Amino acid sequence: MAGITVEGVARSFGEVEAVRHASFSVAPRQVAGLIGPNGAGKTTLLLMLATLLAPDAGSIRIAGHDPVTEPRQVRARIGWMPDTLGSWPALTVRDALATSARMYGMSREAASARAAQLIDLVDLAPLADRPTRVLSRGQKQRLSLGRALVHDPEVLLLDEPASGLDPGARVALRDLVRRLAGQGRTVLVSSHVLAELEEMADTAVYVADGVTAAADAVAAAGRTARQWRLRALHPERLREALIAAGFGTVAHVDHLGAIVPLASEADAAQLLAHLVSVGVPVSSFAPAVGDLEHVFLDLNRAGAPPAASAPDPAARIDGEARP
Ligand SMILES: Nc1ncnc2c1ncn2[C@@H]1O[C@H](COP(=O)(O)OP(=O)(O)OP(=O)(O)O)[C@@H](O)[C@H]1O
Repeated sequence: MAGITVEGVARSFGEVEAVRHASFSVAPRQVAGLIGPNGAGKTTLLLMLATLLAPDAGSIRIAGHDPVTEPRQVRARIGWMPDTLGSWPALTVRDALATSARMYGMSREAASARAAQLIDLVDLAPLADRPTRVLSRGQKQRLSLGRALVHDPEVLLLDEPASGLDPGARVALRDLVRRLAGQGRTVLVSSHVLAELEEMADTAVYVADGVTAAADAVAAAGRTARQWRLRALHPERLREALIAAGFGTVAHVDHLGAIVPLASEADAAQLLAHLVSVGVPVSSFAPAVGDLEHVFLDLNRAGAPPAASAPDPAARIDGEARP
């Protein structure tokens, strides 16, 4: 079975249960975001997938191979980008990449050609002949990504790849990751910057307290009410129309516009049509948080008191509150 499969995986460090129960799969051509609060177990999970830490229980398959019993096969197939790069400070970027390629068994010529390709791919040409110790954090991230790709791996495990990257480099990273997945690779990428994952990932694995969320919990979290941000050329008219439509108690209005909880896209469409029909010059109407962030916040709310439910715009707009 290609891609990544994880079933019932657990790992403790003494008393600390870093990963208690992880189960998920990622198929080839998919980019999956690995999402969870600090200390949730993401790095521990990635280390187990990368053969660098043995699970206490459960099973893992990477491109059909078991990292515990077949580490060599797994290492030949994964590109691993850790959250901090240990580099050889005295080697140049070019030599660092060529040395990595040599370690994968390439000839001197092939390693040097591969290093040149990777320097272009991760946009490090101006620094190719500088020692890696002079690289900035973002440049080191790019070198780390290049190194992860040296042997053309079919599965990529990227731990916080965008940290330290400037906005231009983040866009380049996103495009590169999408392109690599488009070539048939499987990508698992952890990040705290959900807006960024939103544009990169097809799917997400949510982990909290060492436990991955089940698909039905994720689907249910995705269906809960979310906040929408509305703006109008005349904020006062927007405010009056929301009050008249019965949203006065739930809408939060500030100088940027209004934040309104809505249960579904259908409700959003209905409210927008209503506002336009009563003459509010709406200039912007969009979810205030992306899909991943919405699910993340909702899953993390588990245990907290339930969020105030969104009003039903049909009842408010079509009922007695209709202006
Ligand atoms: N080597 C270790 N020894 C003891 N405890 C550890 C070790 N590695 C991780 N832990 C603990 O396991 C838990 C999970 O850590 P992990 O680094 O996997 O979380 P994470 O989701 O990657 O966090 P972050 O988002 O902050 O990077 C934490 O409570 C951490 O303190």
